[in-house]
Amino acid sequence: MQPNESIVVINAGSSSIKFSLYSGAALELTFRGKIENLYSGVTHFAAEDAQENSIGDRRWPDAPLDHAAAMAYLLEFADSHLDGHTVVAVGHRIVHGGVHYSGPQRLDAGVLAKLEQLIPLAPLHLPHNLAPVRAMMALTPDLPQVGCFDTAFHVGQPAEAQSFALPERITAQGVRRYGFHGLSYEYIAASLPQADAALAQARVVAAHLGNGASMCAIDAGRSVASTMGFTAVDGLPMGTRCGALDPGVVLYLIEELGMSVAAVQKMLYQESGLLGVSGIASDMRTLEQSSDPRARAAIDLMVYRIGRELGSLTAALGGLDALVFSGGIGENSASLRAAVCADAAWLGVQLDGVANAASGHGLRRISSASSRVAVWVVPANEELMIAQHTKDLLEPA
Ligand SMILES: Nc1ncnc2c1ncn2[C@@H]1O[C@H](COP(=O)(O)OP(=O)(O)O)[C@@H](O)[C@H]1O
Ligand SMILES: CC(=O)OP(=O)(O)O
Ligand SMILES: [Mg+2]
Repeated sequence: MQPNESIVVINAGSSSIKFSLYSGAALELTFRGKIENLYSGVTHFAAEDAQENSIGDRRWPDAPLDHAAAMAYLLEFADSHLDGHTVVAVGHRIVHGGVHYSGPQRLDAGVLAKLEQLIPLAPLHLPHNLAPVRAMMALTPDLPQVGCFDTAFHVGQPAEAQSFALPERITAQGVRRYGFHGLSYEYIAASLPQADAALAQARVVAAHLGNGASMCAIDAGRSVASTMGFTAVDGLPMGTRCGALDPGVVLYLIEELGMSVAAVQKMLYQESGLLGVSGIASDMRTLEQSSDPRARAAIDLMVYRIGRELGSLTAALGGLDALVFSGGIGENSASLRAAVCADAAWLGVQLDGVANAASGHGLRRISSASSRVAVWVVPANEELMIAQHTKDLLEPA
């Protein structure tokens, strides 16, 4: 890639779209931004240049935007801020690759049709991942688009980590554990050895705690187990998703409480988790600022479940050398990190209270010098992984 050639990265989540522009052979960040609170609250757009200077800020107080309106706004913004750069490709985060896609993939109408079949497996994400691809295809049919899958990093997990104890004929239809947030974990696995070379061979549990939340056991850079399974509703309680649930509960809701399948889906994905338990909000900042005991109960349940999963993932690794926090909550909530680490003292985790509370950003170690387990904060950067995969696919070495 020439210095003035750029890759646009689109990371469309359930209630937000993040976008970035990377330029030149070194994929230097040119600008990035985020449009959040789609569908509810006050939609907010903010963008900054590589030096973190604001280059755009706008709110929609009258009515929130949907994904389509947000994408239209972003495209217009990007177009007017290209500053002499030419867009040579678009890279997308695609949450589910199913059994077909285990690596970055050039997107065309055939691939899109296959991915559409996976929508029931990621109803909160896939429709929003695919809509911008289709829109761009119509707008600029010759511009290469690449899909990078959240499931790909987990593809090499041991067979038992991927299996449900279901009849073989069901497993054969692809009903198995996939794992998600793979682009985030791949970035963490690549970044840690740059901070401490010994971590290249380490047994690491990484916690990506954002609106969606999961944990991953990483052994010498490879995923060996994850809390998310067939869908991104498994594992930890999240902003609005319930996390791991006895499947008997689903049967009870349908058979005994007479709920429709659509109502159960809505409840498990959009009305549970921090929002459901607190009855107040899905947003961790709001809950931490609340004095309502239900807000405390929701946070306590999340901390408890993180601790349980940490024990389980440590067992999958046969021990623990490092614990990593990432995602909006993991990066910013010192109190949640402190609570998780206090519960994990039995594993040899000792936090440095001052380092944990310091308002740094960037990759940093927050454990005490004598801690048997190193604790790190690694800011999520799914976008950089997408840009790299997109470039590598279009310009093989
Ligand atoms: N300073 C903060 N303290 C506590 N939680 C925070 C802070 N900043 C962001 N968060 C939380 O991070 C979550 C959003 O994480 P993020 O990774 O941005 O979400 P998404 O999965 O949509 O990308 C929200 O629950 C938000 O409240
Ligand atoms: C997979 C997933 O849960 O993604 P997000 O955190 O963007 O909701
Ligand atoms: Mg996220």
